[in-house]
Amino acid sequence: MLYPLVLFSPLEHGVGETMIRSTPYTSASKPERIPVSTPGGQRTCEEKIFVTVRVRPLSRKEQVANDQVAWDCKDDHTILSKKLTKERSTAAFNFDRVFNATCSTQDVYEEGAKDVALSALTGINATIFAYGQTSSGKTYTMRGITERALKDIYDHIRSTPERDFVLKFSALEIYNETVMDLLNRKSGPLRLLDDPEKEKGIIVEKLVEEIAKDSLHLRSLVDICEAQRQVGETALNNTSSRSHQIIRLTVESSLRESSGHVKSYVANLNLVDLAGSERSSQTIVRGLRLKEGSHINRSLLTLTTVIRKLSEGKKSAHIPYRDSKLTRILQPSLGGNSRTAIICTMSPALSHLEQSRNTLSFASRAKEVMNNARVNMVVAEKQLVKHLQKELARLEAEMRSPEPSSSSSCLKSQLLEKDLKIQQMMIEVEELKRERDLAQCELESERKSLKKHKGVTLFDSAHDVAKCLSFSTENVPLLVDTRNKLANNEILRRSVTSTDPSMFVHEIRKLEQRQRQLGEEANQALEVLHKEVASHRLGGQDAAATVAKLLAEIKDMQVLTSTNEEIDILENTNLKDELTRLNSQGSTIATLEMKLENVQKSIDELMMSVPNKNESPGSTTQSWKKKIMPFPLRNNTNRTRRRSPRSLMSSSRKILDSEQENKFPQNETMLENTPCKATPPMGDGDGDGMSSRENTPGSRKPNSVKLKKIQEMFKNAAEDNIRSISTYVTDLKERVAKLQYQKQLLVCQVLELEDNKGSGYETSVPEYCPIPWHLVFEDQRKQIIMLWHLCHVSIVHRTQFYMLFKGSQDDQMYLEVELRRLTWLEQQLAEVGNASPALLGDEPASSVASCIRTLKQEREQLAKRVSSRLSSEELEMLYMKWEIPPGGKQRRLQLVNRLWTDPHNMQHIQDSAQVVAKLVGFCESDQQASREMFALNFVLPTDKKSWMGWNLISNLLNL
Ligand SMILES: Nc1ncnc2c1ncn2[C@@H]1O[C@H](COP(=O)(O)OP(=O)(O)OP(=O)(O)O)[C@@H](O)[C@H]1O
Repeated sequence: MLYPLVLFSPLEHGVGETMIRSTPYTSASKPERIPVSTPGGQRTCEEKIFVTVRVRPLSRKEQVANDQVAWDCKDDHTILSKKLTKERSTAAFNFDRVFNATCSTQDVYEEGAKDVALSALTGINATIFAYGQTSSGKTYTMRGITERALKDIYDHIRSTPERDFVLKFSALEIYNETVMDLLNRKSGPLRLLDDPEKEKGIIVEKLVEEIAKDSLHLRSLVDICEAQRQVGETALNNTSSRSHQIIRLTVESSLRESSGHVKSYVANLNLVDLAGSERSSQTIVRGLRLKEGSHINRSLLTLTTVIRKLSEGKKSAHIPYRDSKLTRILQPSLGGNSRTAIICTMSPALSHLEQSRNTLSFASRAKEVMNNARVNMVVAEKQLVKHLQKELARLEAEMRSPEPSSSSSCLKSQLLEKDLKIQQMMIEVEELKRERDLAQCELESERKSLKKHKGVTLFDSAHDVAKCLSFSTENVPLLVDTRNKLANNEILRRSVTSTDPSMFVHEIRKLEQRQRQLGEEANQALEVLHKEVASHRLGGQDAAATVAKLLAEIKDMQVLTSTNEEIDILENTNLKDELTRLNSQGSTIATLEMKLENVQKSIDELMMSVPNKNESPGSTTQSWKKKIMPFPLRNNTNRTRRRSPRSLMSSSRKILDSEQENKFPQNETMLENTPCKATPPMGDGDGDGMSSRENTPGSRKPNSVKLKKIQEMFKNAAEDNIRSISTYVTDLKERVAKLQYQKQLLVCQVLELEDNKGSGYETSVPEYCPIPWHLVFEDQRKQIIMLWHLCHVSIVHRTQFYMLFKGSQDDQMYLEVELRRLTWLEQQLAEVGNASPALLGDEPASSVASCIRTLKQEREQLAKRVSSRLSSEELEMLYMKWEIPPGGKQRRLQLVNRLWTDPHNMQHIQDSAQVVAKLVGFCESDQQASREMFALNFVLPTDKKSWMGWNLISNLLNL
């Protein structure tokens, strides 16, 4: 269902052109925009459709057939056909951007789609679609664009906490001129309705709209659509899209202004993957494929006509939007209230020259089409009315049941208060961490300044100071020179200051004090946080007690009154509120975890950059050490790694102690008064540039040794501190993990309460006790099923696992391991998906792609077994149950393709497992052996195939 939306002139609301133009991102090329006034006085932005062309590389088939490359991308904007045959003209085509075969999907997204896609975040409708002949790369391109656009949208939301965002996801396909819901195929063909208020364009009746909870959920929705879409094999493409797919993301965002008014924007982002135009002579199709092809071609013809008419710019001309469902739905994107980008894909092959030419002339027309994008703002008053209506309903409910609601509101306010406190604590912890990072930075800069001058400056200064230490009248000019250097060079001054014991000690003391303070503050904050969580747990029990009390009261009231519906709603609200609160708390903890992870990373980097004692003898650091620290470094191997923040500066203390023992001379003044004594050799005889006079034995040895000791100790102190900080961060992480765990316990308690209530059991005040295994099992199994789905794990593996582990106490370890490994795999796949194309080749998520491919192969293998493993009656029953239309081609494959596609539906999972078990001949009687096989399989994967149960499948299917 679409949202209620009122369109406003951006200028009327003070947003104006700047608002329209100020999308948060930039791209190399941007559509040209012209602000205009409409007759009605509204300000809109006229803008041409942004048209780009992407040429894919020659496919393997084309290469095998010795096809030639017929197109030349002259530059970033021009493409022309090569003069391969004499009758062909070589007219050039110009576009906003031409991507040649070497360009990556990332390039296409950055320069051809990103700017338009992210308009949706500022209330401007946006549409991106791929157009081109079959097998030209539309799906390949749109998959990458969709993935990147959704990621960027989520990143933007995360970095804009001052606005509230709601993302709604819906998806449909137009197959044989019938509109189907990709999130709910069962709803059958959907009707298109005109919006009576003419504000929302076309309404697709009963189209399911899911609110995206997080990026993971969004990805799973996209996966569901991909699995549900009609795909078939043709001569040109093994996985040809047989329908037009439209994924729609509705972005609602609101900002409460200081005046109290809420300003809300609503916009749609349409991501459209069209079916490809095809020539029956080329695709050699018959039957169903022919019928599909003719529907595809007809709707694309209407699209071409609409584009042609719009490009002619005759305002009065009739535009045949209504001639196809595709153009009806896309009407606002074609000459309407939207920013639109079209990516035209084409094969470079000579055999497709004519089709590619048609694509380019469509693209040339499309770039003449003007759109009128506006900022879509929802009227604040409407929201206010809604809010007041809600408030009224709540008050009415309260009046009908005064007592329970008053206790519930009291409970709510208590919970709210605690939430606020926790949030405050989190902020404080953040602040402490920031301060600690600052201290760490200071250490780092100290270290850097030491390192920077280790080869030249520091050595020179140390050298100079060393010379001064072995005082002689000859050294006076040198001393003066050193002083001048110190005065003129700030960094040098720091280096030398660090050799001044009193200053050095002072610096260390300051740092030590600061760090101790920070450690204590962080500890205190965490303890308070701990207490808060503990009291929350108690609060959870209080909540349970209150709910129990409410239930009892409700029961009493049931006797008195016949209508208790409002009270039920109230209870549900209590529990749901509690759940939402816990979940939001979970996400705050997750954010904390992420931040800690970042701190850990920087510390690791810091550790890496600290000069290593084991560096090769030829390295600069080593030679520096030879010059500055000729004596062996203190052995640190026995130092304990885990320390409390209080002991962060213990090694600095050693320096202080040694300062007490050695009683260093006080800088130059003191040095000038030191009698000249013979000095032993400074270095280890490796030619450190010292003159024989400097190497004469005398009193310089103790001084230079002290100097070196200070350097060494300072360095050790820095290393120790970094290590200690690292340990401290690890501690923090452990504590956060504990908090997470406690939160999960609370969630389970609340869920249990809700379950009990739903099943009509008496609710008693629960004791604080471990979660029952059957609940943990259900929860873990659901997570595993979702992760299988997201990671495209083999369905035979899923079936085996599902059938073997049904919730006995012994299953615990297996579930735990499966969950951990799937979580790891999911992270890996997500990271691969986010990695730069340079690392991965052009494919946006090559590992994901290979998983999907492998899964597809597995399904094909299973489809071959359908006839032999299932009786014809069973098969017919399944066709009916899984709604496989009679007379369709490849019904067995269609059936297998539907298995394990709905991770949220446990009945579907159960049915799928049973069918796959029959197909592979899984025998439950030999459970122990199978479990053992699983245990063997738990060895950490060396390659992804074997991990995903491929070895099992290979055995089962004899692949
Ligand atoms: N830029 C590209 N680089 C490498 N391979 C590509 C590229 N574009 C497409 N391909 C490959 O070409 C084949 C066909 O691509 P795809 O299925 O995306 O075409 P399509 O235009 O969507 O076809 P249809 O209209 O039949 O659905 C796929 O195997 C895909 O991996």
